[in-house]
Amino acid sequence: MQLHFYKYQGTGNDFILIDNRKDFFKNDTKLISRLCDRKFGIGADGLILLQKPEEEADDFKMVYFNADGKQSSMCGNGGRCIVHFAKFLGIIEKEATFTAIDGKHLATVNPEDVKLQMQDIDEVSTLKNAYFVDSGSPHHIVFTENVQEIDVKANGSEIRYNNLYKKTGVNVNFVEQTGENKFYARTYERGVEDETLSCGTGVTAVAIAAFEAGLASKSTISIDTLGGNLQVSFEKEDKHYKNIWLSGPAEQVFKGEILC
Ligand SMILES: N[C@@H](CCC[C@H](N)C(=O)O)C(=O)O
Repeated sequence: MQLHFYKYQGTGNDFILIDNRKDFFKNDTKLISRLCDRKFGIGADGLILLQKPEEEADDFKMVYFNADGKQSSMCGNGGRCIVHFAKFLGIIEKEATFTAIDGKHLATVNPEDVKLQMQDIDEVSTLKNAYFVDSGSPHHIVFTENVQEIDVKANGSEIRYNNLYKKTGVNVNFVEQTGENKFYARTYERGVEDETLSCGTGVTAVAIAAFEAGLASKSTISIDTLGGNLQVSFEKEDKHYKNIWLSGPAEQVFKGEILC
C-alpha cells in the first residue's frame, strides 16, 4: 500500500501525521516503528492519527504513538501539530475541540503559534532532589545547573529504568533556571528512548513544578528547549492547577507517500 503522510514539527519534536478519518490505517507497532525510524523510514519522534470525532462536540480525535510504535499517553507538541493539521485539512478555522487519550482539549491557531489547553493538574509529588508531575504524560523533573553539559540520554535512561518507574516508565526533564520565570529544559522521552529537541507535556510539567518549588512567581512561564521556545500559563486555586495553556510554533515541514 502507498501511505500518504504529512511531516510536522513543533519546536523540533517531530511527528508523522496521518488523516485517518476513513479509518484505513490500523494500529501496527512494527509498521509505526519502521515509519518513525530515521534510517529505514520517514523518521519521527512519534506518529499521530487524526480520526473522526467520537463525541458530537469534537472536531476530531487524536491517537498518539511513540517512535517505538506503541500507543502512549498525551503528547503536547503533537497536540499542537494536529491542531495545525486540522486547520490545513479544513476541519477547523481558528479554534478546535478534540479528545485525546487524557481527555478533552481546546486549542487556538494563529499564524505564529498554536495554543493548546492541557488537563488540570491536582498533584505535584516531591521526591528526593526531584519532582513528579503527570501533565497528560508522566514527568520526572530535576532542577540543575549547567544543563547544557548533561548527558541527557545516559542520565535520563538511568532514571526511566530505575525501580521507581521501571513498570510504566517516565519522561525525564533536566531543567536550569535562566532568569525570572525563565527556564531551559532538556527531556529524555520514554518511547523514543533518547533526548528529543522538545517535549510539550514536559515543559508543562516543568512550569508547574517550578511554580510549586517557588522558583517561579508568575503564572506565565517561558521555557527554552533545544528546538525553540514554549510558553506555559496557568491559574492556581488552592492546590489545584487549572486553565493550563501550552503555546508555541507548529509547522508542516513536508508531505509524501511511502510504500508499506
Ligand atoms: N513529545 C511529547 C510526549 C510524548 C509522550 C511521551 N514520550 C510518553 O510516552 O510519555 C510531548 O510533546 O508531550
